[in-house]
Amino acid sequence: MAERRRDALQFPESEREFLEPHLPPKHRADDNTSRVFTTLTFATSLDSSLALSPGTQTLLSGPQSKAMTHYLRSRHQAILVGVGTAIADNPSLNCRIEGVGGYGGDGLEGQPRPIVLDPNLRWDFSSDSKVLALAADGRGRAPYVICAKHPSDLKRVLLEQRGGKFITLNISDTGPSKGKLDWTDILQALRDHGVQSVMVEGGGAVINNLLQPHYATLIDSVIVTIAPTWLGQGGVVVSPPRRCSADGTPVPAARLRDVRWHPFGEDVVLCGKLQ
Ligand SMILES: NC(=O)C1=CN([C@@H]2O[C@H](COP(=O)(O)OP(=O)(O)OC[C@H]3O[C@@H](n4cnc5c(N)ncnc54)[C@H](OP(=O)(O)O)[C@@H]3O)[C@@H](O)[C@H]2O)C=CC1
Ligand SMILES: Nc1nc(O)c(N)c(N[C@@H]2O[C@H](COP(=O)(O)O)[C@@H](O)[C@H]2O)n1
Repeated sequence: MAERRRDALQFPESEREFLEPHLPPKHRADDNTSRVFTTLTFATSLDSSLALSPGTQTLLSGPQSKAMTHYLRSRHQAILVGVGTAIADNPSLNCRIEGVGGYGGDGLEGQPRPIVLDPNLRWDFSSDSKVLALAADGRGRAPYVICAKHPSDLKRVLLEQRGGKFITLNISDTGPSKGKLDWTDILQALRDHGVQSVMVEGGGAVINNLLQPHYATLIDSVIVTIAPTWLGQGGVVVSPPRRCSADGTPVPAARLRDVRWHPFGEDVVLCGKLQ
């Protein structure tokens, strides 16, 4: 067993039971299922904001719900964000629960693969970017960057040296992701690269795109942390495109079923499935 780290997070066994029905099954090496178990998870304010303004990182989760998110990270093989989040947050995208690889555990056991959707190669990462520095330090995996352009050799070599890679897909020319990367293609590419479960963390553009009815069958689980604060107008808001019935009357864009709520400190965590 590797050395215990003081910054490792604790998430009690007693809290794990509540999450279990909403998590991917524990993976087996011989599992040949063709689907990627997909969890949509994020932290929001009472006014549905992820951040105070585009391009800034905002702490919403308290210590207990933050530990819950890190436990979720330990239970998925990958964690996906859009390039807006990669640029704004310089995120770690690793798991810091005590006992996973790099945090008291061996190797990279329990560390998810970071996935960044960056069709236009806007993320100017370097060896100092947190996610790459953690990979070099054995406390996380290097990212897979899903793009639609040819990356420079410099960036490609840097990623590959740390164990990451670029995955190139076509931009969608039809449907609800026209002009963007399409979720069916993204999830198929992850499956082709050995990923059996992914948690989609954000940010706003990614979540609002994924929450469209066209993709409802791709999402297995939704886990949302709600923090007791209003961030105010001008934030990065979760609000998927409006839907209307055949006669033009607005109807809800999406709704959850089989919902369960659980308090974590001052936050509440909501788990459910898309109808
Ligand atoms: N509270 C929380 O839990 C979280 C908060 N955040 C916050 O969210 C903010 C970032 O959100 P936002 O600015 O909306 O950026 P996103 O992280 O959602 O990234 C959006 C970009 O991803 C690319 N992309 C590729 N495919 C798709 C697709 N199918 N749908 C949507 N986007 C796609 C596009 O790049 P291109 O424009 O090049 O085509 C798009 O502009 C930050 O402030 C961050 O702190 C982020 C995650 C979680
Ligand atoms: N669960 C949660 N709560 C918050 O308050 C947040 N701001 C986020 N953001 C997401 O977590 C990433 C940052 O954490 P790491 O540096 O990777 O540990 C950030 O990029 C968002 O994806 N999440």
